[in-house]
Amino acid sequence: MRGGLVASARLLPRPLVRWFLQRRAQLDINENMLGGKKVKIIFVLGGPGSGKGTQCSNIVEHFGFIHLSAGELLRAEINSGSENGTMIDTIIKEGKIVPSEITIKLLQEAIIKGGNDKYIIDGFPRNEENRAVFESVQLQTLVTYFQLLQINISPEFVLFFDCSEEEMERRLLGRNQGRSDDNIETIRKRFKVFVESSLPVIEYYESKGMVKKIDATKPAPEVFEDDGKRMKFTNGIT
Ligand SMILES: Nc1ncnc2c1ncn2[C@@H]1O[C@H](COP(=O)(O)OP(=O)(O)OP(=O)(O)O)[C@@H](O)[C@H]1O
Ligand SMILES: O=c1ccn([C@@H]2O[C@H](COP(=O)(O)O)[C@@H](O)[C@H]2O)c(=O)[nH]1
Ligand SMILES: [Mg+2]
Repeated sequence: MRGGLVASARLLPRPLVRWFLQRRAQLDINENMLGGKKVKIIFVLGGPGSGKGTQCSNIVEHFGFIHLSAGELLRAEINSGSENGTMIDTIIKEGKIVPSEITIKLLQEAIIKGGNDKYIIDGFPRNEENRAVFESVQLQTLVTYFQLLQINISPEFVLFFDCSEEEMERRLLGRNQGRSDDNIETIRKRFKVFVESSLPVIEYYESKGMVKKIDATKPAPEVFEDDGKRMKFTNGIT
């Protein structure tokens, strides 16, 4: 689409092209804007099996967010038969982290397709590189023929689902959803990757005062009771 846009721009009168470029520069100033609305993003982080997906469903139901699970997007990419599918499949079975550009492209496409202004992103960023690249890469979306928005996306805050490994392991072994990584070997590898690579991301956001810690060891309805209340009190995003 962008190639077509550049080709068409050559046929336009110069003052119009100048106006378009000025307009684009103005729009660049408004960070996090999608279709004129500020895009609000919450990251949901926590160990494997801490209940992120379960509670995100509640958040969607009660607060109208679009839920994007990075893991689900990657699994959909495998099932779509994409050229990266085999590589992603191998990485997931090893409990490792998929290269940032792949996951970020999938998330950006889903954000644009979603057309909403409130997203809850679950299971991402998985490491410091994921975080830095996601926050630095500009999301481009064509709002109208003359409005190409450049969006820098950063989260409003981060929900951290804190749960013991013992409880997470018990949940994952009982999940029974046919996931290739829900076996004891991969689960142990995922715990190690979480501690080594994902906890530093949570610590980074903590140092910026952006983390809301949730006690995720409790039964699911109780977690939502607390989580729900915290959500209502947080940044006015309801
Ligand atoms: N608070 C809870 N108490 C007991 N079981 C729970 C709780 N929350 C979720 N579960 C169950 O634990 C399993 C894992 O939950 P869920 O899929 O939501 O975790 P997750 O954090 O998204 O995991 P992953 O990172 O592997 O995707 C599911 O079978 C779910 O029903
Ligand atoms: O940003 C991401 C998210 C996920 N992965 C890989 O997918 C699996 C499963 O993710 P869940 O969030 O548990 O569904 C994870 O272990 C990683 O291998 C990723 O690489 N990057
Ligand atoms: Mg999940």
